[in-house]
Amino acid sequence: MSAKISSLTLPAPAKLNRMLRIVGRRQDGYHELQTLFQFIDLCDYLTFTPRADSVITLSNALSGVAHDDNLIVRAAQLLQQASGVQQGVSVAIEKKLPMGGGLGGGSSNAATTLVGLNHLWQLGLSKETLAELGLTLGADVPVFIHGHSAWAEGVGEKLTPVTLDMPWFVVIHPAVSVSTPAIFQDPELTRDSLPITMARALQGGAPEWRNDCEAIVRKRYPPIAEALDWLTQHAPSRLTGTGACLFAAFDSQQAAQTVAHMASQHWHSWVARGLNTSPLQDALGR
Ligand SMILES: C[C@@](CO)(OP(=O)(O)O)[C@H](O)COP(=O)(O)OP(=O)(O)OC[C@H]1O[C@@H](n2ccc(N)nc2=O)[C@H](O)[C@@H]1O
Ligand SMILES: Nc1ncnc2c1ncn2[C@@H]1O[C@H](COP(=O)(O)OP(=O)(O)O)[C@@H](O)[C@H]1O
Repeated sequence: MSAKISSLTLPAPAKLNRMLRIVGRRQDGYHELQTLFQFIDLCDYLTFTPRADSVITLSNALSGVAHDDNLIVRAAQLLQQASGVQQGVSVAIEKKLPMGGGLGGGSSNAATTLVGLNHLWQLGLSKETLAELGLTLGADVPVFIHGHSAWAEGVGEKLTPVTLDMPWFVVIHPAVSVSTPAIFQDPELTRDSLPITMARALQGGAPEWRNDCEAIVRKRYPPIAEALDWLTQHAPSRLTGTGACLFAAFDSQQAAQTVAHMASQHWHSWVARGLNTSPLQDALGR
């Protein structure tokens, strides 16, 4: 029998949507996307300590998120139900990623919980099974489970691993909260972009590397438009997901730091490296 693990700390990285096209709408209201996901080395950290009883606890609450709505709790409950495991877990969260910022922090927390508890509870479920479970929690969860930069279609769950350049990004968080459902429900949203091939997308550059949510987000949230206009003076800039965060790529860490330093006079900002494998994969050694 393998040894029991005492506790496990794992990263939950952020993602950027390097580009995002909306190519249709399904009957259930969800939108068909084409997007390139890339991880960055900006992470939340989750520490899992197993419990002999079946209780799931969080040692720190997230502001504005009820315990039972927390994606960490929902992911742990889902895994208990799917596997029939009798154990529980205590989870401590070190939150670095802004919530509702388009960096996918909630989805990433859910993915790290599924992957981490599969390991801790020694369930032996495949990544495919974990990704299927994760998709029921959010459209972005599967990419965090598979852990590689990806070309995504469908609602974000049809994933093809790709290798992208690894620039240094300046990421800015204008102090506004964007409602993802409200953006997707906006009648003026561009939702009929022509689908492109993955090969075409990987060539990069304008006009394909745009984000179809940007026009609506700019209109509804002037502070985001202002930040995009500011960052565009330094390098081509885009929203990630439905925002509020936006980013631009730089060739060197120093160039990114120079721009981030200026940005920090107005907004919360970070310098982060683009990655092709998730820090979660690296932490688990596969
Ligand atoms: C748009 C993206 C792109 O990466 O990014 P975010 O800005 O949220 O990070 C995601 O696909 C978001 O994924 P996620 O945040 O997990 O979305 P979900 O919880 O599944 O859905 C939130 C709401 O957004 C709408 N929605 C979401 C995804 C999608 N492909 N079509 C949609 O219409 C639906 O109204 C849904 O009720
Ligand atoms: N563990 C969690 N971390 C972050 N957000 C969470 C979590 N659990 C639930 N949420 C909810 O999910 C929403 C979306 O979070 P997040 O994934 O960070 O943003 P986005 O989808 O814009 O990238 C948050 O506004 C919050 O209400």
